[in-house]
Amino acid sequence: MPSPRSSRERRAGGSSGRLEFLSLSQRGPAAPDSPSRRREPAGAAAAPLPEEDCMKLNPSFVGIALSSLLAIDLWASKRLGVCAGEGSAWGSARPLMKVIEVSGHGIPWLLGTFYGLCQSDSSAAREVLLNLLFALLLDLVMVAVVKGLVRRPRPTHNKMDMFVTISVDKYSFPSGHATRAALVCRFVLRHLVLAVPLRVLVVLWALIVSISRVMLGRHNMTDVLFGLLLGYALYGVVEHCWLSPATAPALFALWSH
Ligand SMILES: CC(C)=CCC/C(C)=C/CC/C(C)=C/COP(=O)(O)O
Repeated sequence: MPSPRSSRERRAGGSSGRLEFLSLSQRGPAAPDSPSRRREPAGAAAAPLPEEDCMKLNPSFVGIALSSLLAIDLWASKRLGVCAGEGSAWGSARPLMKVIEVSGHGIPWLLGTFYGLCQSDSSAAREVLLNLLFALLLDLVMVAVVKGLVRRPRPTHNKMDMFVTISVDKYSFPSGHATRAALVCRFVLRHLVLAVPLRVLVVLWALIVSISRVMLGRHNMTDVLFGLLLGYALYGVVEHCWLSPATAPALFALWSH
């Protein structure tokens, strides 16, 4: 690669024998025969380079740490995507993973909760199920907002053959299944009286739904981790805004038989 010499010196046809230095903070014009310079039409003023052609020379420590984390995330998520296709290492487990996927999908949870609400014959059940419905809707809205803001594309190895999706589901951050799994898990553990083995099963279900998102190739690990945190935090919001016959009498009047 030719050394970056000044254009005047090149026009003069040779080196003055003096060393030249290009500091990072005072970037001079690109070397005349560098790829970026070659793209400029003759006589044109130096136009800003397209973003993909620019290299940040002094990224901050946080920038480097974040880029490294994202690189590790992409690499590890791709390696863990062992059910991403029929031909993948664990491709034969893909149908089972897709059943797990449906178990954490919004539609069965919304329909199931609504059905339970219509069938409930105690005021305690109605209160819990109404709040679960509110939690599930809040979760859908929050995930849609964050996905729409962040717009992180799904991993390239994902096959988009998911059971009913909405427009923002082309994005992957955060995982809607992971938020729902964490939210429902906290909600059920808090508001359903269950024997210990069932409580353990609920936690296991939430973990398996979350891990299956990466194994199916639907998500990177950071999508799922953030989804779990968001779902966990959303439960706090639901508890804070808890709907009861005292706080929302009109809503409860709708469901009283
Ligand atoms: C009432 C209403 C708008 C229901 C929509 C239910 C629905 C289609 C939810 C989408 C669930 C879904 C596919 C989430 C994506 O999960 P990821 O884990 O892949 O982010």
